[in-house]
Amino acid sequence: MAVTVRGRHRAFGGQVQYLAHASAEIGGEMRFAVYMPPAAERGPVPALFYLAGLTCTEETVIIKAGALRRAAEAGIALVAPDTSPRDRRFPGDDAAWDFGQGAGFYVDATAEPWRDAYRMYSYVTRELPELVAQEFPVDGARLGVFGHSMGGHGALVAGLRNPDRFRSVSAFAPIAAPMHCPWGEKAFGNYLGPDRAGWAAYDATALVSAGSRVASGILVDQGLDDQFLATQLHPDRFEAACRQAGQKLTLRRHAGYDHGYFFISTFIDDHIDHHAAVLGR
Ligand SMILES: N[C@@H](CCC(=O)N[C@@H](CS)C(=O)NCC(=O)O)C(=O)O
Repeated sequence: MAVTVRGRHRAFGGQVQYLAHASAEIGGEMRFAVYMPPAAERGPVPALFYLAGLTCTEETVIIKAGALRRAAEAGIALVAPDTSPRDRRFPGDDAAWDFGQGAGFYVDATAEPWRDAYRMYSYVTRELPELVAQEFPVDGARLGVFGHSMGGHGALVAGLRNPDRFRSVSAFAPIAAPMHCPWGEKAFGNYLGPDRAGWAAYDATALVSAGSRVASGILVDQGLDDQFLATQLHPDRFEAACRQAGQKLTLRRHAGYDHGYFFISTFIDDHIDHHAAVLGR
């Protein structure tokens, strides 16, 4: 088997597995988690990829989001990759929490030295979906993608650029215009180099303006007490681009909620239902 099982846990009649495999894109070991619902015992199920935010790992959504009960009820698998290479190391990759380890930003790096391993875009849009469809009872034609913050950015970009692969898309507090915020400028400047023309392929707002579309519509939830809202996230820019381009978007703003997993766990069922409604057909 191409995948090593590091842990297995029964949950809501299904099973959480913590896994590792040798990634060709990353050139080293990558870790990911899978939740298979009870329905997977009877045949292939749709799968929902969750891309986590800065400092997170493949365990975060499984432990903190409260997603498993609804995934079990909906008969939908969850797949959660780690947020960066860990096996391959580079000088300075642990100097900051918003770049390097735990902060792969779901791009294929083109700048030295990161280009050798930081290929998270290809990893989450191609290698991991293909591996999961091969190794688990997952219907590779019924995949969705969602995520949080850096992973919300990753989910929007993965969905907008790969409509044939990911049929449903949603995000919690995404970095919605990364070319225009400090996190994005730092990550893209280092992973992609100073030429901003190359950044637009990884900016959800720029992609919508340039014609990319998610046919099933996009769901975004945003807390209004999010400590990163004013400086980093820019949902208003994404909303304006979607309105101008005719991209269907449901952007819900929630008074009092911050950036963390209490916010995510409050609305996670709505996201799973959004994906199940598209992927169940
Ligand atoms: N370490 C940062 C916070 C990083 C952060 O908030 N990360 C978000 C994603 S962008 C997260 O989900 N953290 C993990 C958690 O809340 O469990 C800080 O000190 O301000």
